Amino acid sequence: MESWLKQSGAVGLDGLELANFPVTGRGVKTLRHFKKGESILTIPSGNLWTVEHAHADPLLGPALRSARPPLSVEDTLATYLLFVRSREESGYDGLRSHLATLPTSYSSSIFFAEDELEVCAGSSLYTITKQLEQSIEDDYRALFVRVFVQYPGLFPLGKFTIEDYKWALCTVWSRAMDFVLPDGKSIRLLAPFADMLNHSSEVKPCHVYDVSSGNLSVLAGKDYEVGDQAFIYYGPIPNSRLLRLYGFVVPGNPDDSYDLVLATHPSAPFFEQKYKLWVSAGLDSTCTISLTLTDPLPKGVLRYLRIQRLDESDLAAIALQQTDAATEGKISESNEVEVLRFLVDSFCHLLDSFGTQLEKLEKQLADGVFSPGGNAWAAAHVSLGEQRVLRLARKRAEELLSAAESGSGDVRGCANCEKIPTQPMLCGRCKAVTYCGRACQVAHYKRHKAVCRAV
Ligand SMILES: C[S@@+](CC[C@H](N)C(=O)[O-])C[C@H]1O[C@@H](n2cnc3c(N)ncnc32)[C@H](O)[C@@H]1O
Repeated sequence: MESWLKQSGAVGLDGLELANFPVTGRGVKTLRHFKKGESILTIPSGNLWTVEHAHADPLLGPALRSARPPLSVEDTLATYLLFVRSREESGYDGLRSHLATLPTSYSSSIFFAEDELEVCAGSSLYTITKQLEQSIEDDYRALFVRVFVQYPGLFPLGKFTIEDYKWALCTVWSRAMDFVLPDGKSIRLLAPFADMLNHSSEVKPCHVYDVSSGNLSVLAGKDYEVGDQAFIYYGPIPNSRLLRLYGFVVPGNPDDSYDLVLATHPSAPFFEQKYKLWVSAGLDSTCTISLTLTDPLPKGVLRYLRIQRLDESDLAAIALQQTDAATEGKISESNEVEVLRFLVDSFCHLLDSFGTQLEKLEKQLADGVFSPGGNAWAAAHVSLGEQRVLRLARKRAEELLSAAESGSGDVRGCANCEKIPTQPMLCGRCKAVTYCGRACQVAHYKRHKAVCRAV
């Protein structure tokens, strides 16, 4: 692979080599010193796996382009990988030399045994992995009908089985890079050799796609000494997603999150009025809001639920005021209490539905019940991460609820970001609202000034 890349004009391969490292497994070792920001590797456009190149292939291109409806980016790249893997002519030698370096199996959660997946029962990973089993089968069947059987000469079925398809999908999930282009479109590509770089959050984004040349370059994300492992940053990805797409987890991942789905059936009372309010609040009737360790109860959740729980009198009051009350703070005492009670109950319910509770998992991990790095161990970390986020969210909702129930809702929560301030700061003039700091007070001033004057 390296000689094919060098012949095509790749730069930097003499300063790097593949090597095995503890924890991350195979990765890229530096053979010389690199300063942060210095370019360490460039893979030319011609060596990349892209949708454009798949479509330009004289044999594969017509088959891909004729598919109706058109194939997704993921399916196009997966088909391209399997197609090249199945060819024997020399025109594909370069790409095939890349394929020869790829893992033959993956540790994505889609390959977990039932008892391994059971360790994270209750987590979003558990649900999504179960759903994926079905949707991968459906996608494979669709690809089979739309492409494979249409061109039996190009796609010998023995080399395009569902197991091959899963392997190709996991190759794309764990090795493809995504870039947003200046025109707002995005590109997904696989870059031979650059796909050997493992992830570290110590280096922030340091791989770039040059639109004019179409080349992929990697910069040193930090200073490297000879023999260090070079990394790239895959992004702020929670363990649930890391395990599903990449087959690994980062213990104690600071990017762990829980995707809360909020939905309302169109037959709910006053749906149309509420729908307009959701839209004016930048929401929709179905929203997925990410709860994170740093912001376990984002504003959007309360905004959504306040609108969802509006009764006739709240709606009449909002219509009269003609204000943006529904998109901003509290609507009424009763609405606020109802929303927060519902939230606390929901978080309790979500937490109860985890197969193994947080403390027990922590103990099992400490006692070495799961072999480190194994599937069950990774699943345990996913469950821990999501339960930690949900517990923080429940705590915050409980604090807001007790403040609302004692009639001191405004005193406890920051009027701007709605978080509970660690060092509350009152508005110096009206003394009626609380902020968590100067920045929130300034941000809230425009909305607060009329009320403040009135007070
Ligand atoms: C883009 S590839 C990197 C090269 C890969 N290690 C190989 O040998 O082919 C991504 C895969 O590397 C592994 N990986 C990357 N970063 C990791 C990390 N920080 N810890 C553990 N495994 C990691 C995972 O298996 C992931 O799916």
